[in-house]
Amino acid sequence: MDDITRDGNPVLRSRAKELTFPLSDKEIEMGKKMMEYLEVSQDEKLAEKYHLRAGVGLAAPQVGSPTRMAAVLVPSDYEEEPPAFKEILVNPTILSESVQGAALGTGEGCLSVDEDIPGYVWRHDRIKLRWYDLDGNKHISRLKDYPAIVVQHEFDHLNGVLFYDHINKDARFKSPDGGVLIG
Ligand SMILES: O=CN(O)CCNC(=O)c1cccc(Cl)c1Cl
Ligand code: NI
Repeated sequence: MDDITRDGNPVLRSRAKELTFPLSDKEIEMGKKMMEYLEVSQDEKLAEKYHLRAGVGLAAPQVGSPTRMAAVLVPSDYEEEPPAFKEILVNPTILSESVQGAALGTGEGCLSVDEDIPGYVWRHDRIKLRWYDLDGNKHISRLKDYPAIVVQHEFDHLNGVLFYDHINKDARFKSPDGGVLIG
């Protein structure tokens, strides 16, 4: 992942295009490379060695491809446990979402946004997601809390939305009634 597209590049503000199956070798390679980036970025030694910012998700527009694909690698609370959610999502669709809101207590960051932007990014605490894997198999995933937040962050990238679009500039750390803070 030599270069990540930065805020200001129109590809980050446009609607990414659906992929058609079978995926090309290039598209499959891109998906695997995006997941590989996340794995390396979460390995302290390797991230240090390659000067990578850690990421728990990465969307194709961030690597310059305006297509509806994203890699998600959400670690569990304990590193010896398997990841909470690890998938390469193709043509994801949010089928339903909870009224209840959730936000990460630490706020959010984005590889495409260089500056830190403080504030809670209120999202849905639970989502039901339909997505396809690289082979074209259909999946339905019910996600909650951290994994749900990360998937919504990536889903936003496919629709030209960046995390700070959701921040209430007049009340950055206000909680809506019933919203839960994660982490
Ligand atoms: O779109 C993906 N990125 O920009 C990679 C860098 N950001 C993160 O890993 C990240 C950090 C905090 C909260 C969320 Cl939800 C995410 Cl996703
Ligand atoms: Ni991002």
